[in-house]
Amino acid sequence: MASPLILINFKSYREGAGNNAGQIGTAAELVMQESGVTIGVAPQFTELHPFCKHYEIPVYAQHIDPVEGAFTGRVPAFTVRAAGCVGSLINHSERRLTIADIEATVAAAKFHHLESVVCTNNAAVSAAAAAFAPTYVAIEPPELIGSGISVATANPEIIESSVAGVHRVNPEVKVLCGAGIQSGECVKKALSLGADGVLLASSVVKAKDPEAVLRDLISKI
Ligand SMILES: O=C(CO)COP(=O)(O)O
Repeated sequence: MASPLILINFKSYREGAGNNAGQIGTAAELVMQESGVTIGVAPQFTELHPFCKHYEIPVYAQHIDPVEGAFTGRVPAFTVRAAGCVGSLINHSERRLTIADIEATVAAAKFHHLESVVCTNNAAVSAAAAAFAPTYVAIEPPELIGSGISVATANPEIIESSVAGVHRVNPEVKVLCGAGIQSGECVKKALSLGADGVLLASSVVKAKDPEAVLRDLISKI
């Protein structure tokens, strides 16, 4: 079985910038090399190229736009690909898109050979997103994001119903879950519910010792 994906979203946290970002990148690379578990990162936009150059870990953008040409202040998919990224989050709860934009953005990601991680807020939206055949659907109940309460224990049903709904539409699409993920126990539970990995932020990005948290996260896989 392929390694599960542990994907760390740096969001716009101050702790996700500068030296702290580097500390997280170094820790992710070390723990991935030692454990063989895939640890991806989604740093802030200005860090994408340096991260891709310095670390042997999969790097994702937090958002891409399906545009090219005379558009100012956007993030074209091809720029992210040229920076060395492997993929992008799409439709994060803090960066919502219309359904038409999600479709166009997944298509742009595919065109530029980027993985697409479409975030969703419930099982119905998870199944709808699967119709666009992204690489991953990532179910994250918004009310649990940043709460420190794990989706795997607070709402296991939403993971199971998302996995079932996504696979009914397209069995090739992998499913991540996120919101409040903070320990190896959460990751183990998420995988046992059918997820292919987890998407998380605050427990690693805001940690005093991100390496220790990463080690704990992969400890029960
Ligand atoms: O939104 C998230 C990851 O994209 C989840 O955030 P937390 O891990 O901080 O709950």
